[in-house]
Amino acid sequence: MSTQLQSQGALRTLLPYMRIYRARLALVLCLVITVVLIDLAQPYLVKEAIDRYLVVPNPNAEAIFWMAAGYLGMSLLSFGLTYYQDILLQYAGQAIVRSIRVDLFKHIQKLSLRYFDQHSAGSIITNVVNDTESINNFFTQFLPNTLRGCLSLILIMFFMLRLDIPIALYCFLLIPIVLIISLSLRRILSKTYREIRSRLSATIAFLAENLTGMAIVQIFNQEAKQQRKFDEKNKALLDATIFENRINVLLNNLTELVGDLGVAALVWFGGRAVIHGAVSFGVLYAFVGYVRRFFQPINIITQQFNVLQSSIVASERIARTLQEQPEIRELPGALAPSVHGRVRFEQVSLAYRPGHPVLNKIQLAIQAGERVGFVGASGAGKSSLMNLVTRFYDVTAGVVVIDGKDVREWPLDALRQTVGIVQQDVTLFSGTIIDNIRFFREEIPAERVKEACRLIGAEPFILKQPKGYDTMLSERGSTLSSGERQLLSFARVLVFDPKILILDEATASLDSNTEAVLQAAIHRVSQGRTLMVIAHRLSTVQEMDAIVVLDQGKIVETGNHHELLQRQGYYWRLHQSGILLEEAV
Ligand SMILES: Nc1ncnc2c1ncn2[C@@H]1O[C@H](COP(=O)(O)OP(=O)(O)OP(=O)(O)O)[C@@H](O)[C@H]1O
Repeated sequence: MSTQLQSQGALRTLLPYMRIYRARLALVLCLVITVVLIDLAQPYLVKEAIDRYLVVPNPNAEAIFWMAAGYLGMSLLSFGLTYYQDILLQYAGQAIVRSIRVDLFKHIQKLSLRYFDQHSAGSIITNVVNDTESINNFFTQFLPNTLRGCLSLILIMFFMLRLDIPIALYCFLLIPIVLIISLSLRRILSKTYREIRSRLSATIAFLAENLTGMAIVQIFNQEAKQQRKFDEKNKALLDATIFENRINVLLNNLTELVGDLGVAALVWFGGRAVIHGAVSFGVLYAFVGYVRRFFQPINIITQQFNVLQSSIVASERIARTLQEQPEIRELPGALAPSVHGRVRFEQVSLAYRPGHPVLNKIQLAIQAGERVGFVGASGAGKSSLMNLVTRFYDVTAGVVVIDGKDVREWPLDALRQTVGIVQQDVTLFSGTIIDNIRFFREEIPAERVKEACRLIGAEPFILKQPKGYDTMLSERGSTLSSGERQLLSFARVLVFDPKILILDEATASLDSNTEAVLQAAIHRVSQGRTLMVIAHRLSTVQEMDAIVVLDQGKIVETGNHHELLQRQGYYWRLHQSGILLEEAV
C-alpha cells in the first residue's frame, strides 16, 4: 500500500477521535504559537538591551534592569504556558487513546471465532495496548512539535534576515548540511523502529503463549528451553533498541556540532563585522542566540517523520481491526420463534478451510427435551457440529434449524440465550465464585445462584472455600479442581436456564466421588431441556435417549446404547477399543 493511501487510512481512523477534542487541540496550538513567539523574542530583547542601553556613551542601568526583568517574566510565562499546554495535550492524547481502546475491545468482542483462530492473543494485545500508545504520540509529539518546529524555523529566519541579511544568508548555508545528516540518519532510524516493533510484538506473543501454556511447559520440563528462547527474543529487542539509541545520540550530537560550527563561524565573521562597525554587538549576540535555536527545529521536524510513520502504521493496524467484519451477523429485523428446544440438521456440511470439509451432509433431528450423546474418535467432527448450533461458525452448506427457524435467521442474543454450553475446559474469570456463576450480572439474586449450586451439589465444596460464595477466584480458576470447575459451569447453566444445552464432557478420569456428583449434576441440568452431549463416558451414553456416532464428519450410526452394541458396528468397535471411559476406580 502506498504511503499516501496509508496516511489517508490513518487519518480516516483518527479524525473522528480528534473531532471530540478539537477545542482543546485548538487551544494547544494557540499556546504553542505563543510560546514560540516568546522564546524567539528573548534574544531580540537582549540585543535591544545591549544596543540601546549598554554599548552606548551613557549606559542606562535602570532600563537594563527592566529589560532583565522582562526577560525573566517572559521565561516564567513561557514556562507556565508550556506546562499548561503539555497537560492539555497529555489529557487529550490519553483520552483519545482510551476511546480507541474501548472501541477496539467492543469491536473485537463482536468478531467471530474464526478471527481468533487466525490472530494470536499476543498480536491482539499489541494492537490494543501498543498501537494505541503510538496514536498518543501523534497527538502529544507529532502535532505540537511539527507546528513548533516549522513556526520557529520560519520566525528565526525572519528575525535573522531583519537583523542582517548577509550574515543570515551565511547561516542558511548550514541548513543543507543539517538536513542531509538528519534525513539520512532518520531513514536508518525508521527502519530500526519497525524492527523494534516487530521484535517487541514477537516477545509479547511469546510471553502470552507461555503464560497460557505454563502447565505444559512445566510438565515437559521446558522451562530452561523457553527461558533461552525468551532471552534470545529479548536480546534481539535489546540489540535493536541500543542501535536506535546510538543513532539517536549520534544525530543529536552531530546537530549540536553543526550548531557549534555555526556559532564559531559567526564569532569569527560576525566578530570582524563588529570590529569594522558593519553590525552592532547586540546584533551579533542575537545571531548567536538564534543560530543555537536554529538547528533544533530542523532536527525536531525530521524526528517527527518517524513519529508520524509509526502512528500511521499503528493507526493502519487499528483501522484494519475496526474494519474487520464479524462473519457471524444477524439479519436485520430477525425475530426469535417460540422456544421449545427442537434441533434439526439438514444436509449440513462445514469446511473451516475451503475444500477441506470436516462435516459432510449431516442429517439429524432432535426432539425437544431429548438427550442425545455424540460419540466418535478424536477429530470426527463432534465439536464442529456443536459450533454450528451456537453459531460460532456458519454452515458451508445445508441448514441448522432450531424450533423451525434457520439459526442464521435468529437474533444472535436470543439464540445464545436459548443455547447454553458447558465446555470441557471451563472458563472462569477473575472475580468471586458467585459472580462467576451469574457472570457478573448483579441483577441475578444471590439466592437464585445458591439454589442452583445446591441442586447441582456444588454447595459443599463452595462452602469449604475461605469466603464461601464470596471467595475470589484466581485467573482461570486454577485454584479449583477440574470437577469443581465443571460443577460451577453446571450451576451457571441452571442460573441462565437455556432451553438447549451442549455439554462437552470431561475426558479426564475423575475419582468415583466426583464422577458420581458430576453424573448427578448432568442428570439434574438435563431436566426440562434438550441435551446434546459430546460423550466420553460409558455412564453418560447409557443414560442418553439416543447416541449419534460420527466418523470423519459423517453420521455412521444412530440408536441407543444397547441397540448399537447389538449391531456390533462402529460404535461396538469404539466401545471395545476402550474409547469410552469406564467406571472410575
Ligand atoms: N477452528 C478450526 N479451524 C480449522 N480446523 C478446525 C477447527 N476446529 C476443528 N478443526 C478441524 O476439524 C476437524 C474436526 O474437529 P472437531 O474438533 O470437530 O473434532 P472432535 O470430534 O470434536 O474431536 P475431539 O473429540 O478430539 O474434540 C479436525 O480435523 C480439526 O482439525
